Amino acid sequence: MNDTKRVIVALDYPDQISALKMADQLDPEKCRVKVGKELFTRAGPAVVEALHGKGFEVFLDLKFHDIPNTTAKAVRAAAEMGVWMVNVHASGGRRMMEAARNELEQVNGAQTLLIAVTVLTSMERQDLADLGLDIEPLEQVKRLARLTESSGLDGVVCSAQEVKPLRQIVSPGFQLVTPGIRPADAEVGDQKRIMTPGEAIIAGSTHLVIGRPITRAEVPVEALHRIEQEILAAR
Ligand SMILES: O=C(O)c1cc(=O)[nH]c(=O)n1[C@@H]1O[C@H](COP(=O)(O)O)[C@@H](O)[C@H]1O
Repeated sequence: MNDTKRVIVALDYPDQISALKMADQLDPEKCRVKVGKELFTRAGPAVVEALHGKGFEVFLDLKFHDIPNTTAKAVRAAAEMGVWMVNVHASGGRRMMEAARNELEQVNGAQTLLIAVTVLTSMERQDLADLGLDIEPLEQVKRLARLTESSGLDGVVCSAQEVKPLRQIVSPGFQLVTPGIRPADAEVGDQKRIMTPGEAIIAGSTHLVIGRPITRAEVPVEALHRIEQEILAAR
C-alpha cells in the first residue's frame, strides 16, 4: 500500500481547544485525525473546519445508523464539510448503505470515502450472544464486510485481528480500518479485540485508528513517535 499516512489519531476530547492543542503537535503530512461523537457533539462543524485549516485530512466518525434517507442526508452533510472519510454502521443494512453511497456520488462523485463499522472492537462473543447472535465476532465481521462491499462502499472498520481472513474475501483496494490498536505496554481499557501497531501493519490493516495510547500518554508526541517506529519496522 502506497499511502504513507497509516495512522489516524482519534481526537477524543471534550472541547475544541484541547483537540486543536493535540493537533498542533501532529504533522498533517504524516497522519490523519478522527473527529468522533464526543468532540463533534460539543464542537460541531467548526472543529472540522479548524482541522482542515491546519492541513489535516479528517475522518468524521459519527457511525450513522438510521433509515436510508436520514443516513444518506447525514452523509451528504459530512461530504459537504469536505471530510476525507465518513462512516455508517453496516448493521443499518444494504438499502441504508446504498442510499448513502448514491448520495455521495451526487455530492462530489464519491470523493469522500465511505466505510462501515462491522462489529465494534469493544465487543466479544458474549456481547453478540446478548444480542441474539450466537456466533464468533469474526463470522459476523465477514458477513457485514461482504454486505458492505456489495453495497458499493469503500471499506470497513474492523479489528486488526480480522484483517487477514477478511483480505481473502474482499477486493485488494477495499479499506480495512482498524481501531483497537494497543502498543504492548499500553492500557487496554474498554477494547477487547486488540492488536499492536506492528502486528496490525503486518496483518495488512489499511489504516490504524489510535486514540488513548497517544492522547493519554504523558508525552503524546513521543508515544506517536514510538508507534511510527514500530510501524516502520513492521513494513
Ligand atoms: O469507528 C471507529 O473509529 C471505532 C470503531 C470500533 O469498532 N472501535 C473503536 O474504538 N472505534 C473508535 O476508535 C477510537 C479508538 O480509541 P482508543 O481506544 O482510545 O485507541 C475511538 O475513537 C472509537 O470511537
